[in-house]
Amino acid sequence: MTANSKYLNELQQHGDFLTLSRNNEWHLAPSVFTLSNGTAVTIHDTGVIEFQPTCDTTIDVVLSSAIHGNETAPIEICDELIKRIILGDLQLAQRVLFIFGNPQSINIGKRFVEENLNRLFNGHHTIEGVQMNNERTRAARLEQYVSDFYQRGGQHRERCHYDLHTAIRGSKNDKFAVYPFLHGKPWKKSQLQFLLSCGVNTVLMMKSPATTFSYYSSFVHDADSFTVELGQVKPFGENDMSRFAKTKATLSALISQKEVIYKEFDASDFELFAVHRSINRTEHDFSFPFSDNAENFTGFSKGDLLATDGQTCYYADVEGEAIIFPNADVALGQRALLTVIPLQLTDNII
Ligand SMILES: O=C(O)CCC(=O)N[C@@H](CCC(=O)O)C(=O)O
Ligand SMILES: [Zn+2]
Repeated sequence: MTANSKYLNELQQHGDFLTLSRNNEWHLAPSVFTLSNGTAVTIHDTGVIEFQPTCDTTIDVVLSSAIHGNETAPIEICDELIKRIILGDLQLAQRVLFIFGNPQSINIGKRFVEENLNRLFNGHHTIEGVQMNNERTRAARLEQYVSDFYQRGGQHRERCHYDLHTAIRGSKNDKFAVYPFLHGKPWKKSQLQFLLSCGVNTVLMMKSPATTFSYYSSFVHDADSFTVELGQVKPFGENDMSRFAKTKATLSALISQKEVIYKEFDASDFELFAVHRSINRTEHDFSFPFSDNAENFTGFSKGDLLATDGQTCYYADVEGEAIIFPNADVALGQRALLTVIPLQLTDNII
């Protein structure tokens, strides 16, 4: 038995694509097999597995996790879905591509190995004069896998991509999503209804392009795409999985049903925020005046100090300006803080 057929046998018996990916940190030879219910399974690479059921489908779904390796709850959710599909417990009604973004960073229990993968999409992996590394190569490949997946599905189908994360800090609004900048296109109520069903009632509307995975699939492939933050980072084994029951049930319904009926849209179900500004770290000497325990969505009074970057002080310029993803430890030139302000729904939503 070749090594290839041995791992395929094991995968078909146990459905454990996560372990297979972790055992092959940066590369796994492609292979295909068919489940007893007819679903075609294609392993494109380590961490990248596609399922194509035999029935007619309408939505091409990408579910990614481990873009940051220490964000374990989303990895556990996707691991469970993949196992249920391979073992025949979950019959698919839609095409699905699962991605574990950075298997080596899962193994070392860190956000990334050399470089933050979620700052390398939309072409930022390949820059003249900048040395490639494993994460840059991986970002380029992941873009290609997503691109090929949507292309094989064809035009004029629904495309969605939920890039699942957990936040470093606790959050006043425990689960929230980032809606990438849509360049003037309208936001979609149906997507907010889906998020609500996942237990996510808080959404941040970005107002500029980004180098994130979700912005890439939204901008390049016109997918309904979100970064979804499902709570706070915890090591494997320490997640209270009951907190993700709604997310799991909704994702499971999305991929296994022809159509899912969500609660009717009601703006009062949501807390929406507009991103007010993004503060980058440009100096080694960068700090926040608040403690490491300050939660995402903590609001500040107009005039309060928000961050100090070398000689530059940033003050809240709007009453209630709230902090998201403060991280003084990012590489120079990268985003160290987003701030948000409440958003009233306009008519730019369909
Ligand atoms: O908690 C944090 O500081 C980071 C959590 C995280 O990984 N968030 C994503 C958000 C991506 C986006 O803006 O769409 C990230 O920082 O990459
Ligand atoms: Zn993350």
